[in-house]
Amino acid sequence: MSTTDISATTAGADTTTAHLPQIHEPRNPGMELDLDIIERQRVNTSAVERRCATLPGRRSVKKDHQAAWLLKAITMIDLTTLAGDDTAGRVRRLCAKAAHPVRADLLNAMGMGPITTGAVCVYHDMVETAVEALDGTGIPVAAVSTGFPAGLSPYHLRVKEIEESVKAGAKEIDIVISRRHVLTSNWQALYDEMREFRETCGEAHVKAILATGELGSLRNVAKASQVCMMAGADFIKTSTGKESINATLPVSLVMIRAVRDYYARTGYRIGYKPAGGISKAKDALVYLSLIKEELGNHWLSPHLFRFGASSLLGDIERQLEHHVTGQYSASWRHAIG
Ligand SMILES: O=C[C@H](O)COP(=O)(O)O
Repeated sequence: MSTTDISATTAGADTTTAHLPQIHEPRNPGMELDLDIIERQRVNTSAVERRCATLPGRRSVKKDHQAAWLLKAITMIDLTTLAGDDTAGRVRRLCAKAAHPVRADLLNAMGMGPITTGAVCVYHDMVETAVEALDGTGIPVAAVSTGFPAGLSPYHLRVKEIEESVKAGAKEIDIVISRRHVLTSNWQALYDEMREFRETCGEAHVKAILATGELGSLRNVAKASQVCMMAGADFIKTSTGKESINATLPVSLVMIRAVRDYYARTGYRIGYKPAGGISKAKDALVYLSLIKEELGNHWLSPHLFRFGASSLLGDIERQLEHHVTGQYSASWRHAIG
């Protein structure tokens, strides 16, 4: 077994801060809805596609640097189970995995101390189980809310669901927006809904799921991103994982640039969460390099970036095992995560 010590790489190259305390940002208070800004949003689709096409084909980070980036990626995963057949047992196993995402012998071989995932993400019904299972780990529970994934349950019940999840101990609430407000350009309705969701969350941080695969155009994605940030979203998130098209690089570029624009205008840093269909370590590396290039190192931290993923961790573990031992394990050995 290799005894490569990548802890120096991770600190020196500033590619990971897995072993450092979390930075706390001032929370986005939101602002008045500014329709001029919304109407000014433009997206040059072919330029976006050209920029994204250059990303996956590039020479990626290799060897120790790649392992460091992958460890960093783990600290930014919202380890997720959102299935109709979720049980308390499955959620407890997922929580145990979130607390110990990489085998201790592999971490030792890389000169790394313990790490955890960014959060565990579940339906409301499983919040209490997850909170109990994660007690003492410092890992927050994120609850998907507001009639996830369609967001079409009666409005008062969507608000109530947030209240219940916060009461059950969720520290992060992933709300879904009403897609129809975007498709009918009813920005005031989207703003009002998001504002109330944010207020109902109280101290819990709110991630706004745009369900970008159902918004019709990249311009709508840009507009909806701005409206949600103006209404106080702490994070903007691409997808529920249940749409027919989930996280993509073009959508990510548009949302990341909306985040950059909002920061330039207000001084508040909003987090970004691509979610749905991200299951390969190499895809995670592409997302991280996009964030680094467009937003800078500051965003490469769990308080500003998360992957919403149910199976990414398993592939990252396989790559790390290969890095340390030179051998790939079968994917069934990493069934959880
Ligand atoms: O928010 C998280 C997504 O639902 C996870 O999607 P996934 O199962 O495709 O990784």
